[in-house]
Amino acid sequence: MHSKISSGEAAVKAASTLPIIDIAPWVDGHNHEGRLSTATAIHAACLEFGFFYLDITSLVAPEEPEELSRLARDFFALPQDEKDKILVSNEDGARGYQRLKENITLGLADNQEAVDLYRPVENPDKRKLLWGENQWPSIPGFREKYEAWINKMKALGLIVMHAMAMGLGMTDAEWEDLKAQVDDSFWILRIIGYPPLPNDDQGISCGAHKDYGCLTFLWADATRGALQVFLQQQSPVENPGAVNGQEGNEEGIWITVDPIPGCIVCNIGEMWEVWTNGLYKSIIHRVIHRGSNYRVSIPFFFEPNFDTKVAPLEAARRIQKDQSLITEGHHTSKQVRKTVYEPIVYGDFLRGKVRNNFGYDEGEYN
Ligand SMILES: O=C(O)CCC(=O)C(=O)O
Ligand SMILES: [Fe+2]
Repeated sequence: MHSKISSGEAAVKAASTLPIIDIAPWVDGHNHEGRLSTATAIHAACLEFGFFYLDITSLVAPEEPEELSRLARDFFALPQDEKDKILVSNEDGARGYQRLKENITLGLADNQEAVDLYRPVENPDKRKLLWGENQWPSIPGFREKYEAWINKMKALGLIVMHAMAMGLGMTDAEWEDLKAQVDDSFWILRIIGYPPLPNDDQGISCGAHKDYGCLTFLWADATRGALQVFLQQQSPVENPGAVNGQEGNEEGIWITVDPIPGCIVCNIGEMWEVWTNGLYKSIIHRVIHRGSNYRVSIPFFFEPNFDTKVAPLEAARRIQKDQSLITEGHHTSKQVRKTVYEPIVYGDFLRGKVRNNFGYDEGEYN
């Protein structure tokens, strides 16, 4: 069972399930208590899991993403040469369609095809990685419906960022500073199609990874058992699906994160790990889709502005200092303060990741 966290209710911890956080108390009426309850629930979920469900029924009608899924299926069902008309190689190496197994994670081809859309840029130049123009499928209504979704997800990004700022105890001035780092988000929308893996296949639909940026809002169709999240455990656990060495020697279990009607799955990316100096961890996840259906998922990545220099936030450092004083005493508090994450310019980091994903050599798309 999932623990429902909403206005006035305490966060309930469950060993192998993720909390459901309702965004409604934040959106409705702007009252401080409602907002604080959402903010507190998100803070707790980020400390504990780095992954949670967001109930967005107050913002989005359930038919909306269903319609996006239908449009995506119409596109993926086209003959290969039709889909190839918008290949990423026509453009900046990142925007457009990628064939099955074109995307690589940990050296293995992902059993998926996808369309990637990014924030449009001024003065596009397709010789520069990420700096070209979006290529839209020519399915009627596609662009209009997806643009409406992108606008909603951008607005949701700022809402969740604001709630997280409150959850971290940031002052208004600190929030304004953080907001200025994300108010022109270099967002990415991926539309992913997953044919099932053959039953005897050792392959993977999407290899184990952390998301790069800030917040991921994942809508996925009703397929169960596909998305898996790695939860670290304090002690070894009996589990046949336990980590296989790909992610180092951490102990933990993979839990499946199945879709819940009216909710999207939200997880935090590596930039939040830097902002919070490791207080929040970005969690490894993967997709293994067997079964018989063609799965569609639509993650929206709400990212920092391209030129943002992401560095640990004072508010997170205050919490870490307090925690170490309470739990470990002064000696450890000095140690904690020494280990500060290095700042990262988001756009540079993203280019490195995308280069790696497609296996581009130095010199390609500079
Ligand atoms: O398809 C999914 O459920 C997750 C995809 C994912 O993790 C990603 O694209 O980063
Ligand atoms: Fe991901």
